[in-house]
Amino acid sequence: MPDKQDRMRFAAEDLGGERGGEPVFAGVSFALSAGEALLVTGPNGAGKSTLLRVLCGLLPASRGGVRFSGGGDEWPDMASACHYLGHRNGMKTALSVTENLVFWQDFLGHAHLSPQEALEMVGLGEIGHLPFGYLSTGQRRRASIARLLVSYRPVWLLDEPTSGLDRASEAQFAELMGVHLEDGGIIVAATHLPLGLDGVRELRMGERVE
Ligand SMILES: Nc1ncnc2c1ncn2[C@@H]1O[C@H](COP(=O)(O)OP(=O)(O)OP(=O)(O)O)[C@@H](O)[C@H]1O
Repeated sequence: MPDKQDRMRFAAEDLGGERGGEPVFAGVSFALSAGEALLVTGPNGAGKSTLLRVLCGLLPASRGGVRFSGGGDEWPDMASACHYLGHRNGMKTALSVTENLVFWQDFLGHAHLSPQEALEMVGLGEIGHLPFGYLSTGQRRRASIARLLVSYRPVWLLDEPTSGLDRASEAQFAELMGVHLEDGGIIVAATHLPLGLDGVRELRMGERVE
């Protein structure tokens, strides 16, 4: 388990984002330290997914900036420090669940749990040998959550992470997020559902910016 990154800080300053040349959000600011989480809420189309993609560098900011500091030599910048779990699961349907996780562990580096251990943490310990394409919607999401565990990255950016999960899996995931925060991680999660985390801050995004 990595040491606490006590001085780690992740901030957005007057951030703006656009899609197709149209502004989607503006004036988003927050600052998170090790062990803190932010829930991003708001109606459909408010820009939650767009914000997450800007935060992890998949989309450019139209104004303002994202700052990440305190990650030391291991995580010098946001690209190296964050896990991004988008709407899509990012797994190859023809490869087995374990093969997918081995791929991601090699790709992302900073090996943490083994694929088998990670699958056990999400209640899928018996099905690592199955092709990912055979899994149910909820099982696919849980296997994707296991990706967060095979490589350690301090910042988790999660887009509707519990979509498709049953109650028991939601509770299990809340526990995993709690452990990540206790270890000094940072979480930003876009969600329509309470994620079972206590004392987290909320960023409520409005309707589309005109
Ligand atoms: N590639 C694109 N080109 C143009 N507009 C886009 C593109 N992708 C998204 N949009 C628009 O940007 C706006 C914000 O979309 P976004 O997916 O960020 O919202 P959201 O808050 O995550 O919504 P939801 O709760 O439905 O997931 C929407 O009006 C959407 O139609």
